[in-house]
Amino acid sequence: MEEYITKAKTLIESLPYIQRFAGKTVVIKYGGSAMIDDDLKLSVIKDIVLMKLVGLKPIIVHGGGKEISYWMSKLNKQSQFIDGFRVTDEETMEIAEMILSGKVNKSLVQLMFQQGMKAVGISGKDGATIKVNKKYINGKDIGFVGDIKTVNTELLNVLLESDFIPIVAPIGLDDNGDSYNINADDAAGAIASAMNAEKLVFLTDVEGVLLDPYDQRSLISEISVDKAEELIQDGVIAGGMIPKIKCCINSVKNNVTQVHILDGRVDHSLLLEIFTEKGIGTMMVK
Ligand SMILES: Nc1ncnc2c1ncn2[C@@H]1O[C@H](COP(=O)(O)OP(=O)(O)O)[C@@H](O)[C@H]1O
Ligand SMILES: CC(=O)N[C@@H](CCC(=O)OP(=O)(O)O)C(=O)O
Repeated sequence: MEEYITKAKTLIESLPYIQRFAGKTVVIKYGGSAMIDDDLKLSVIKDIVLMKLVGLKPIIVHGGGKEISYWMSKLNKQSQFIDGFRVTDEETMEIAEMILSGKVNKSLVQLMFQQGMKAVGISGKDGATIKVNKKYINGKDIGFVGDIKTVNTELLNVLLESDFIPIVAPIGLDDNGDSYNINADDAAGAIASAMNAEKLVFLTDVEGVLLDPYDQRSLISEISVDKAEELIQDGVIAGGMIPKIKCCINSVKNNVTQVHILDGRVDHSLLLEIFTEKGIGTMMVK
């Protein structure tokens, strides 16, 4: 009996959150281990199904960096990253597009279908949703890597209005119509801002932002824009966490109300974050 009461309490605890978020857009950046482990993958999909069924409007923006690196190594190509961005020559661009817009994107659409949901997989190319300029890092050419210039929300809105769950691969177009590889964190951040999302959640492979990357207990639960910029300067925030944090900063500055970095290795971390009082991971505040 006790067990049932606890379950009922948990359900009731979610009520104010369901009321608060009903009809609101939530952007989920889906990447890291939660994309590779099949059980975790299904658990994330189920969390998003629940969000949709109780009236939220989820948009998934996915990564797939590990999967691209895996296929590159099969083709005897080395992966090279600068500040968390993949150096993308023409061949790498082809591989990235096949993996992101094809394999990863459609496997997520398929999983949604198996859960009885209507999902549409697009890349930033579809409907010219994501337009880019070529990105340079400290003046250095890193190939076909896009800096997002504009997000056209038309197609995303059409999909949401027709009750589809949009699933977006981080590939964009420049003015000439050439393809560009975009860091998925950048794509999620730009889409959240353009859609005036209520919430932006990054699912990743760490507990959140850590003061000491080797010590889980050093998790920072709440971080301000100023503090985050300081930690990047000091080198505490490094590698793949840099684009993530920069996106968080831009998003809170662009009025995305809540921005979180969560541990995608924890079963149902998304559900816990959205529907319970437990604040897990790192929240970015202005
Ligand atoms: N201060 C920090 N706190 C947490 N992670 C950090 C920090 N600095 C660097 N990192 C690294 O950033 C990684 C997350 O970025 P990334 O691997 O690109 O994630 P994803 O694949 O989910 O986009 C962590 O696994 C960690 O190795
Ligand atoms: C330019 C750039 O770095 N693009 C990324 C796109 C995928 C991605 O961002 O995947 P995760 O979020 O899983 O790391 C890449 O090629 O790896």
